[in-house]
Amino acid sequence: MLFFLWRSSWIIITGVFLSGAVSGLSNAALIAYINTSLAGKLDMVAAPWWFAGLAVIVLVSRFISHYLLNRFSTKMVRDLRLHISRLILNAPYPNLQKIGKPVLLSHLTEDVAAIANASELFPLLCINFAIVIGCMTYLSWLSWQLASVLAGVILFGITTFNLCKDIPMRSVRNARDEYDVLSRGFAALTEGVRELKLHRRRSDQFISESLAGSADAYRGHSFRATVAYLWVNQWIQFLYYLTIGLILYVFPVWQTLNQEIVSGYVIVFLFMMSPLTILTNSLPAFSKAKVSLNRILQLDDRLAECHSADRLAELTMPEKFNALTLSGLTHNFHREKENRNFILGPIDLEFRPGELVFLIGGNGSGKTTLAMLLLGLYHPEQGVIRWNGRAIEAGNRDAYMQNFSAIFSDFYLFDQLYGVDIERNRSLMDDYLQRLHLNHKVEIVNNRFSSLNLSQGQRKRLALLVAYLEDRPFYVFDEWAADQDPEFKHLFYTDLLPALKAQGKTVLAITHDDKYFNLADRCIKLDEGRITAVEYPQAHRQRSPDQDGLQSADAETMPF
Ligand SMILES: Nc1ncnc2c1ncn2[C@@H]1O[C@H](COP(=O)(O)OP(=O)(O)OP(=O)(O)O)[C@@H](O)[C@H]1O
Repeated sequence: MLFFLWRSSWIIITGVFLSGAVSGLSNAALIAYINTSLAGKLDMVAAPWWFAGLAVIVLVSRFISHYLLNRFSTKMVRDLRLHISRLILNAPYPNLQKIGKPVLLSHLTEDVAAIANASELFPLLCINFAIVIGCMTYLSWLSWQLASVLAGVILFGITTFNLCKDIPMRSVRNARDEYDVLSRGFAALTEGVRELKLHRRRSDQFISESLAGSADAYRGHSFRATVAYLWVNQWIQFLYYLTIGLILYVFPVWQTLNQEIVSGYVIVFLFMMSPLTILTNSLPAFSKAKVSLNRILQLDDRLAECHSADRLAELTMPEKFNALTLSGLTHNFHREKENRNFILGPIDLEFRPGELVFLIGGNGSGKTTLAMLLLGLYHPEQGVIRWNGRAIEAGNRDAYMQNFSAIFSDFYLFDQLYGVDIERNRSLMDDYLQRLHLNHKVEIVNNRFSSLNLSQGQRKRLALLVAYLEDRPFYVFDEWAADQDPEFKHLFYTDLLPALKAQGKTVLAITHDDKYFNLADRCIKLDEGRITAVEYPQAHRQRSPDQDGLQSADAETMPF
């Protein structure tokens, strides 16, 4: 990723370094020039011009350095955000589930912000570092004996800093870890706000035990890091005064020096105080950025590793849909409360174009898990999915997923119609809005829904419109009708689903509406993760698992 940042902005980064170095060195040259002027050693006719020239160089190079760095840091933040977003989009869904939404969000917000923060300090750092180096060079030129005293103190400072730099870093790392816990708390707060508002004791306990706990821990680690850096700062200041003390009072005892050199030394040294303080004050921001960058690199590795094969995939599966087969698919979840696994499968099924299939069964029987496997969002632990006879694996899973349009029970509705040619579909959209009784509620203006302030049922109807426009060969609906009033429920089963079927689309609908089971071509019943029955209501016939040749061994045909 660092390579990626360097590749995209190497010209700006080089410009920042160069202008920062020029600014710092000209600054140091200016102070040296002022010092020499004070000693009265200069030609006073040419001196003002030299002084003005140096001052202009300082100002111009400082402006260029800041300007370039602001361009770099804003571009870097934008690139980082898009880079992480693309990583998230390309990663397998189970990995994202494992990481969790709050943690992903804290990468996009906290980590990127910490890096941006540090990058904004970068021109200051370059300039002040160059000033310090320039001043040191000048001091060495003034007196090599004093320069060796200075070098000794600097070496001592660096050694002591290296010995204890892990102490504040540990606190910065702990604070960042705790921020993930805090983010989970924030997610619970915003998503569970209704439940919290209805229950005073629950919300009090949530704040005092959960949120306050992690807020305190975060504060504690951050405070410890700040205090540790305060000590580092104080130590550096101490060394600074120690050096001045050595030069003024100890060194003359050992060796007599020209008073002019000593006063020049002290003036330049006092001038260096401000750049040194800036350098030491920016240490906490750089440590935070280092920790955040490591976190992003870890995420990069975690996500890049698992989707590298997917990225190579072709985008679409060109041929027309003939058959989708699931053979021996299994998936399992650990049920923590019961301390046992939920096992789905082995599942054997086949779907053909234009089929209307209902997936039914009790709560927790595995319907959604089966739909997620079929969609390619979950990966089977055993068994294989074949699309038109071609086995689906890492290399073509992304292409395979482009054949589906799905409305999940906890669906998300984007306020904009992404990936849809609005002008070509304008009349179709108006027609759907009317059929879904949404034409008085919502308009599509500039590719955007005019409002999403709708009931859950209306939002689901809008999601259906989006699914229609996607025009995919295979549709999956997870309890779509659950939030609809009886009129729309009826419309969905008797009109909308048959219309999709008539267009040759295959539909898998998860449903509990037994009143409409007779409208399906096939009803598949799941119980405890296994297919226990298959019914063909439209054909008015019952086929045994053996006839079908695809049902799992213990599946039996039975009326619902
Ligand atoms: N992400 C998950 N992590 C752990 N267990 C899970 C997860 N998703 C589902 N399960 C478990 O798998 C089992 C099947 O869940 P699934 O959601 O597939 O059932 P379902 O038939 O769709 O139920 P419902 O009708 O209530 O939506 C349940 O025991 C559930 O607790």
